[in-house]
Amino acid sequence: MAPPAALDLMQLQRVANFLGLVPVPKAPAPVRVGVMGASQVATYAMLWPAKRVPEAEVVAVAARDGTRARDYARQHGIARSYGSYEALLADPEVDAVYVGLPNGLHGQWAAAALEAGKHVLCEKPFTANEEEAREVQALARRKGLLCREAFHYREHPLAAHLASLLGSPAPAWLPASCSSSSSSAAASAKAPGPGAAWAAPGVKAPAGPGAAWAAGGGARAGGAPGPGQGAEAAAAADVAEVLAGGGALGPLRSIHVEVLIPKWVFGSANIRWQESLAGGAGMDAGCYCLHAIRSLAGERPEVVQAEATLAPGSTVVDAAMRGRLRWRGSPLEGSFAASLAHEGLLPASTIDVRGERGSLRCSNFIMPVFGNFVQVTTSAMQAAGGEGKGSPTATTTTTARVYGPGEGTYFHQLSRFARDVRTVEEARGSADEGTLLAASRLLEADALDCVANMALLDAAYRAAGLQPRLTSAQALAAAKAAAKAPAGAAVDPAAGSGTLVA
Ligand SMILES: NC(=O)C1=CN([C@@H]2O[C@H](COP(=O)(O)OP(=O)(O)OC[C@H]3O[C@@H](n4cnc5c(N)ncnc54)[C@H](OP(=O)(O)O)[C@@H]3O)[C@@H](O)[C@H]2O)C=CC1
Ligand SMILES: O=C1OC[C@@H](O)[C@H](O)[C@H]1O
Repeated sequence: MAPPAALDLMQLQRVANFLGLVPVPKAPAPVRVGVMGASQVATYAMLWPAKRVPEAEVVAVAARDGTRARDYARQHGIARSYGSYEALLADPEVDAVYVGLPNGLHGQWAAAALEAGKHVLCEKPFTANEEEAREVQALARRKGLLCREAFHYREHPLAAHLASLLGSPAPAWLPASCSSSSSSAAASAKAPGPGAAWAAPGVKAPAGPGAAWAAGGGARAGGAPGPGQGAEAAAAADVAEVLAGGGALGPLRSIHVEVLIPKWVFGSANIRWQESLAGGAGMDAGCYCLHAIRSLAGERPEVVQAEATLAPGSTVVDAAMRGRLRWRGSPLEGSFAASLAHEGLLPASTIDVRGERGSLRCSNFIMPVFGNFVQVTTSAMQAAGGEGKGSPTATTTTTARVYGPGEGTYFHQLSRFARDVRTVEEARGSADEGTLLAASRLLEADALDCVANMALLDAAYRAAGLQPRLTSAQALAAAKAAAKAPAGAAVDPAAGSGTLVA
């Protein structure tokens, strides 16, 4: 164990890295990123990490107000600024766009960026609903452009560490390895895979279902079908793999994920409370819970039950949501809790897992750069009844902190995004089968993941007695229709009763 002073220095280093205070030189021809929205989230999710990612550079920013865009560009040393998002998209020297806008506008502007030939990194939740996610991803496939949801937490070594402990199957967002024997396929097999950055030093990636994820890409273990090889078969294989229990906890029995934001954090004018911007706790915090559950425990759970607490004065926007999940034909149970009205003082994001041979608790899985712990308690089993069976004899608890090698989630997110944009760009005009396959698998992996998460989120809203969120354009149209409709007529398709639990 390092002495406290050394720990403090390491933590200082991590925070300095997070803030982009120690810039690194740019690689030749970095991916040129344009930022939509002169916002705080763009500062810490894109501008600060870009200072430390050699393969990416923020070259332009757009805001609805040109003066604000200019001020923001000056403050952050960005070369060009625009007073409209359209103008940013018309910039031929922008390769990729970061969409950091309110939820109800994600799909619209991600689609506009794709139409303009730009790759997209879009904030979570990917779109307002599943239907919109399908449309945007179909467009990305047609255009041959990367379109990724910004689930930054998954890029950190902590996520790989958890997956390796649990023996998680390779998640949908991790493309299957390129098995072509062409020269560039062989080269890409030697190069670090999409997830290479995840493998934390000192974290031993075990053999077993989670190994592919933890080891950073590579082949899907156990011969599980990859994306495009039959989603149903893949789902069944995922659950079978988890239950086969290659992980430290043995076969998994339950996974609970919560993301709780204290009520003091977002004032009443915040976008998260606005129906017309696809607000709500499920959208904001629940999307993380569902994504983490899907990634760690296996694809395609179903929502069994959900309940929402509506925001004061709203029949649509949820201040909190909780729900239960199941996987067909499996004893594994899932549950989640998402809140924007948490009574606690500090935000909390926690993963709790129980298996036949132990339990795991992980704190702060969203922002591990600021500190987290992973506590694993396992029981040795009596030999009687066969190996690994019988009653528990001894209990061991280990606690580890997995901060990673000094960079935060957003650094890892931008690094992988830039690398994958390069892969997709290389495939453009290439006749090399391996290069084309690698790019195609990247696009497919993002498409599957985004659509699956939005589908589950929609299902949670329905189970809670609410409707999937509307896009901002749909909400505007619904509001106009409501204004024209005779008194008493029900015209708002997003309205629902919810289940009032508080
Ligand atoms: N990955 C992460 O860690 C985080 C992700 N997020 C996600 O980022 C997105 C933005 O959230 P957040 O930054 O808190 O939101 P903000 O309220 O700060 O809005 C972000 C930007 O949206 C633009 N915008 C465009 N149209 C509107 C509109 N009609 N009303 C309000 N703003 C508008 C504004 O840009 P302009 O400058 O053009 O005016 C604003 O700067 C959300 O989807 C959220 O889920 C948020 C926080 C953390
Ligand atoms: O992405 C996010 O992460 C942190 C939360 O506080 C925030 O609400 C959310 O948008």
